[in-house]
Amino acid sequence: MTLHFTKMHGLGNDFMVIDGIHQSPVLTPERIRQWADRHFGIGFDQLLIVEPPTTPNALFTYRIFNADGSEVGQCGNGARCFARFVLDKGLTTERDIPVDTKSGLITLHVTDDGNVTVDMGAPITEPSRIPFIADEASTAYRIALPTPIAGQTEVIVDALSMGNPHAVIDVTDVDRAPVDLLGSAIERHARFPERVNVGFMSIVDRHTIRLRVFERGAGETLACGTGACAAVVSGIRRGLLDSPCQVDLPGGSLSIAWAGATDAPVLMTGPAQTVFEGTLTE
Ligand SMILES: N[C@H](CCC[C@H](N)C(=O)O)C(=O)O
Repeated sequence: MTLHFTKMHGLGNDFMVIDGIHQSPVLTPERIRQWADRHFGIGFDQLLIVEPPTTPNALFTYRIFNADGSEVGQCGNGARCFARFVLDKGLTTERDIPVDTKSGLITLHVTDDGNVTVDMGAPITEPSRIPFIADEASTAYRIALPTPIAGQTEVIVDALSMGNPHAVIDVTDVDRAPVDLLGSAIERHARFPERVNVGFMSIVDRHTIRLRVFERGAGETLACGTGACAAVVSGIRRGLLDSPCQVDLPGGSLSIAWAGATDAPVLMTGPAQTVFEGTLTE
C-alpha cells in the first residue's frame, strides 16, 4: 500500500494529514499508534483525515485520531490545518469551509493573512454531555485524587466540552504546575468516563492567559486549540476574563472570542503550517 500524507502543525501541535477522498487507508488503532511513534514512525500528536461530507451543508468530513489510536470529536489546531490542507491540495477554492465532525458541523474561515478562524460552536457545560459525573452543573468541581500529588489530595476543576471533554485548573504559575503527574491522573479519572483533556491556566490580565494542556490520548502538547477555547470560556463564565482573550501556549498564541451567552459560538484564530509531504509504502 502507498499512502501520501502531509505533515502539518498548529503552534507545534503536529499532525499527519491524509486525503481520504482520493485514498482509502485502513486506519486501525495499532497502525495509528505505529505511525504516531516519534522514533519508529512518522511522529504526531493527532492524525487528521479528509473524507466526503455526511450532511448537505458540509464540504467535507473531518476525522481526528489521537496518537494512542483513539478517535475523538474535535481538534482546534487540527481544524486550522485542515482548512489549509484542503485549499493547498485544490480540494476546494472556498475560503469559508463548513465541515462535519463527530461532534457536529464547524466552519473554517481562511483569512487573507494566512491565519484561520474557526467557529468551534457553543461550549457544552451540562455534565452528562461533557461527559462528567456530577450531581449538578457547576464551574468548580472538587475532585478527589487517587493518590496525593504535590501535597494535594483533591483538586478543583471546571469541566466543559468543546466537542471534546476538558478539565480546566487554575494555577499561579504554569511553568511550575505538575502537568504530567496531575494531568495524567485527571485524564483517566473515573468521573470522566471518556477520559479528558486537562488544561492548566494562569491569568495574566482580563484579556490574556498562559496555558499548558495535558491532552487525552497524546500527553502534554505544545498547543491545544479546544483547550484554549475551554480555558477562555471557563474564565469568562467565572467572571475572570473578558473577550477576546489571547492564550499564550508553549508553542505560541491563539486568539479566542466568546460573547458569553451559553449558545454563543467560540471563535478561535491562529496559524496553520505545512512542514513536509511524505509517502508511506507498506
Ligand atoms: N486530545 C484531544 C484531541 C485533540 C485536541 C487538540 N490537539 C486541539 O487542538 O484541540 C482529545 O482527545 O479530545
